[in-house]
Amino acid sequence: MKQSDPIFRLDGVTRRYGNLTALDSIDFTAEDNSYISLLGPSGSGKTSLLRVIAGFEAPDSGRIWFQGRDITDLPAHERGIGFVFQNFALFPHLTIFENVAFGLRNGAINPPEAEIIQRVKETIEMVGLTGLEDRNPDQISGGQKQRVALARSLVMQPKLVLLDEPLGALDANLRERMQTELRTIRERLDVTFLHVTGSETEALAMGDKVAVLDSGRIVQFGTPEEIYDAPIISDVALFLNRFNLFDGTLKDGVFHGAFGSVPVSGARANETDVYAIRYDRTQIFDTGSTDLPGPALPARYLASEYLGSSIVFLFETEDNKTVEVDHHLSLGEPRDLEVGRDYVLSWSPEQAIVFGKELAR
Ligand SMILES: Nc1ncnc2c1ncn2[C@@H]1O[C@H](COP(=O)(O)OP(=O)(O)OP(=O)(O)O)[C@@H](O)[C@H]1O
Repeated sequence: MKQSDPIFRLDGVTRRYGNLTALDSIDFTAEDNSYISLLGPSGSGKTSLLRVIAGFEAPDSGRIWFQGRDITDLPAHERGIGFVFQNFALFPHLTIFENVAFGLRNGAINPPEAEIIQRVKETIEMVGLTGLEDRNPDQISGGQKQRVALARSLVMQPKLVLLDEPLGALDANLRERMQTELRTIRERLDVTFLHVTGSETEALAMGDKVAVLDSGRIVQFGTPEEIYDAPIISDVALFLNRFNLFDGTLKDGVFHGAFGSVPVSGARANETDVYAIRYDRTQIFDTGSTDLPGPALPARYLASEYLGSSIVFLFETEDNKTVEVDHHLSLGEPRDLEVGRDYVLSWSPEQAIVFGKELAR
C-alpha cells in the first residue's frame, strides 16, 4: 500500500433487498489511522454498509477497495478486516483466552503455538482483561464481554475494524468509560475504526470524522465540529438533536415562521424550508422585553432537566411545538423560571441556519 492510499474506498456501492435500496450508490473514502463514526437513524443502512465492507454480503453494484486493492469479490475471511458485533457474539463454551485465540487458531495464517500465546496475552493485557483468561463468557460483566469481543478482533492485527453499535448493550456509565477506552486503544494501534452508532452524542464524542447516513446515502462527512456547526441538510440537524427546527416559508430572502418574518442572508439547499437554531443559542426573555437580539417566539415554560454540565429548559409554543433551551452552567447560574408562565424566546439571527427549497448555498 502506498503511504498516500486511503485505508478503504467505496465506489458507487449499492445494495438492494427486493425493491428496497438499502445502500444507494455510496462513494466514500476513509483515511488511514482514523476513528470514523457512522451515524444514521434506524433503517438508514448502517449495518448493511458494514456487512458489505466486511464481505458478509455482496453489493449489487459498485466496488470496494481496501489498502489499495479491489476486495469486492474476496470472501470475508480473506479480507483481513475486523468486525465487532453489537451482541459481542462470544463462544460461550470457550474461555476468554480461547475466545481471543480463536481467529489465530482457525484462520488462514496458523501461527506457531508460542506466537499465539504471546499475541493473545498482549491483546488481553491491552484491553485490560489480564487475570480473566480462564473464565467463560458467562462469568464476566457486559463491559468485559465488550473488551473480549474487541480483543478477538484486534489479535488478528487488522488495519480496519468495523464496530456495529459496540456500546449499545452497555449501561450509560459503562458506555461513557468504554468510549474513552476505545479511542485510547485505537490510537495505540495505528488502525482505523469505523464505528456504527445511532447516538449522535456518541458519534460526535468519538469520531475524528463523522459520516452521516440517511436513506442509504452518505449525506455529510466531516469533523464533529463541522457537522455540529454546519449540518448540510435539515435531516442532519434533526438527527443531531441539538437544534430547534421550525417549518415555514422562505421567499425572496425572508423566512416566515412562528416567530415572525426574518431576513435571511444565505440558505442551504434542502427539500423543504426549515429554520434551525441551536438549543444553546436560544435565549429566554420576559414577555414585553424590548432588548431581544432577533426574532420573538412566544412560548410557555414547561419544565427543566438537569444534565450535569447544563440545564435544558422545555417550552411549548402557541402551535404546540416543544422548543428546548440549553443553558451551560459554565455561563453562570440559570435564571429562575415559573412553570406555566409565558416567556419570549429569541436568538441572534446570524446564528440560525436556514434550509430552503429556493436558495442554494
Ligand atoms: N436481509 C434483509 N432483507 C430485507 N431487508 C433488509 C435486510 N437487511 C436490512 N434490510 C432493510 O434495509 C434497510 C437498512 O437496514 P440496516 O439494518 O442496514 O439499517 P440500520 O441503519 O443498521 O438500522 P438499525 O439502526 O435499526 O440497525 C432497512 O430498511 C432494513 O429493513
